[in-house]
Amino acid sequence: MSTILLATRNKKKLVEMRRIMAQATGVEIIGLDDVPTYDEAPEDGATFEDNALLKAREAVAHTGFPAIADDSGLCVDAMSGMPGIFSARWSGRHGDDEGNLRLLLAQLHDVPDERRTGAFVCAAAYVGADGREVVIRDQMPGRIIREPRGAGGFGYDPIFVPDQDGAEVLTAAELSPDAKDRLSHRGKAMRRLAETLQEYL
Ligand SMILES: O=P(O)(O)OP(=O)(O)OP(=O)(O)OC[C@H]1O[C@@H](n2cnc3c(O)ncnc32)[C@H](O)[C@@H]1O
Ligand SMILES: [Mg+2]
Repeated sequence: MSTILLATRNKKKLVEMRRIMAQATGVEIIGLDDVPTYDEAPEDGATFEDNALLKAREAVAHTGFPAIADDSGLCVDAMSGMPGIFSARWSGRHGDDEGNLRLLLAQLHDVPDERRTGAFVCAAAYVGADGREVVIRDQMPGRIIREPRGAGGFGYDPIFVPDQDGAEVLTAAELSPDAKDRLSHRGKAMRRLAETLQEYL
C-alpha cells in the first residue's frame, strides 16, 4: 500500500484533508508531524494552483514521499476576488482567523446583501516521488453574512453561508463535518484528485 503525505501546517485544514482522503482512498495517510521538520518557502505564487504545487513539490523534495497540498481561500465578488490567495494573512498576521474575518466584515460593511456573494476556492495538488503532477481546482459558492455564527470548521466559515438547495441558511461553521465535506471546495477538489490518482495510488 502506498503512503501519501498531506503537506499542510494548518491543523484544522489537516483534519479535513485527512477525513476526505480517508473516505476517498485506501492509501496510508501521514502529516508533516510524521516527518522531520523542514523550513517552508514563502507561498509566493500568483494563483491557488501555483501555491498548491509549490507546497507539494517542496514536501516531496524534503521527504521523498508523494505529497498532496491544498491552497485555498475566500474570493469575494465585491472585492474583485480578494482576499483570495491572501486569505490566511488578510489582517497581517498569518492564521489569525478571528482578525481576518473581522477585517473582512468591516471592509464589507456598506456592501448590500444582494452583492455579498463569493466562493471558497481550493486547488488540490499531488506531486509524486517520480515527479508526476496533478492539480485540480474546485469551489463552494455562497454569501458573506454580517455576524459570525457557529463553532465548527475554521477560518472564515462562521461568516460564510454556502448555497444549498432548499431553505438552508447555515454557515459553514454550523454544518456537520460530513455536510461541510460534501459541499466544500476542499471536499470537491480532493475527491476529484483522488479519482484522477486512482490508477496509480
Ligand atoms: O498553507 P497551509 O500550510 O496549508 O495552511 P494555511 O492555513 O496557510 O492555508 P492556505 O495558505 O491555503 O490559506 C488558506 C486560508 O483560507 C481560508 N480558508 C481556506 N479554506 C477554508 C475553509 O474551508 N473554511 C474557512 N476558511 C478557509 C483560511 O483563512 C485559511 O487560513
Ligand atoms: Mg499557507
